[in-house]
Amino acid sequence: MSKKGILLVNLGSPRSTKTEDVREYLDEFLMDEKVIDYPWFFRSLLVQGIILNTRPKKSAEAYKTVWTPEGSPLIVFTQKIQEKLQKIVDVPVEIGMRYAQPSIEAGIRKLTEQGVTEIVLFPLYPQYAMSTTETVIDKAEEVRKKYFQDIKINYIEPFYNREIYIDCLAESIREKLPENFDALQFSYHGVPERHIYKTDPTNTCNLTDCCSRAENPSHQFCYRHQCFKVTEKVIEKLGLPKEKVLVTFQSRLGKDKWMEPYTDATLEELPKKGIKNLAVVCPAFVSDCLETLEEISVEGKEIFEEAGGETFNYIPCLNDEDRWIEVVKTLCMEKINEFYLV
Ligand SMILES: C=CC1=C(C)c2cc3[nH]c(cc4nc(cc5[nH]c(cc1n2)c(C)c5CCC(=O)O)C(CCC(=O)O)=C4C)c(C)c3C=C
Ligand SMILES: [Fe+2]
Ligand SMILES: [Fe+2]
Repeated sequence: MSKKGILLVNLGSPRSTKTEDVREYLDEFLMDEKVIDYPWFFRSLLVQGIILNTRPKKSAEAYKTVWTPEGSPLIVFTQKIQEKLQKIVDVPVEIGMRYAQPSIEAGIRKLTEQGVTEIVLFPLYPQYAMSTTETVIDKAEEVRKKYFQDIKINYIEPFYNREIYIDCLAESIREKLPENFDALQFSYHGVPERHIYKTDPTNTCNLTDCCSRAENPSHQFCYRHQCFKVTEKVIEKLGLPKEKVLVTFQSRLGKDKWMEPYTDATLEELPKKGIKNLAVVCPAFVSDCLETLEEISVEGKEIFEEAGGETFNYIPCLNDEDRWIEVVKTLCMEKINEFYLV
């Protein structure tokens, strides 16, 4: 008899805020060929020869400002989702991180120790990207082939266009929006433009008009389109005029051309354009993490205020909100039921 289980997968964080732990984490993360997609020699030169000399210390300082007594916010929120989900589903639920601990391998092992043979694996990323969704699947398949050849894994697809998710996100934003604001900024994690071209099986995305077209065969693998789609659907639900909304991309690293406009540069320009009261939301993340709690709510706020901004409202991620747990449950149960169809 087969037994089902759920594995929730998120990006992962360093073991602690010590510089050496941050270095170890960044080494694993940035040496992933789907994150920094250079040939191994050049990737190693850039990551191990340059980035790892200076970044770990700087990142460790940043992590210290967001770390909680229980650990990294990203991991703590993922654990909370697991705990809440476990209370409302009757199959085992475990978590695994793409980088560092607890690993995907450890998560699968915990499930198999409970007798699970069919796993629904949920990459907790609303939009598809080579550096997120794809690398999670690669890792899980590598682990499955190496240690767990007898188990089956069903992967939950990016859910950026699912009505239940959009409703949930829109409601969450609505509750947290201040009464008066001049603009709502959607700041998504950026990726190098090259990643988008590389994963477009149709070779039709030109990173301009096509990403916002209603139909285009490239959309299934176009991170930029999927960010625009979330924004469009959420503002429609909120009844906000397009003129009050901006989309920007944050967290760029290195000298490559990343998707524009950049969040930090935009935050600096907005007050000069008369936008003094701003709300910011980050829908590439379902859980608050370093990139939201430090880069946006602290650094971003500083940039905006130093440029003349007056109020900066960061809108937290879905984290462990009950309505989000219900969405996670629905998406997982749909996939579990697919096992019965084959
Ligand atoms: C080439 C580098 C990077 C790509 C591409 C990238 C894509 C990407 N990342 C996330 C989600 C998260 N990234 C986080 C941290 C983080 N990201 C990068 C680099 C790339 N990300 C670095 C170097 C770091 C580490 C921190 C730092 O030194 O600045 C996190 C937070 C992790 C945490 O512990 O809190 C998340 C989450 C997405 C969604 C994405 C592509 C769409
Ligand atoms: Fe990142
Ligand atoms: Fe596109």
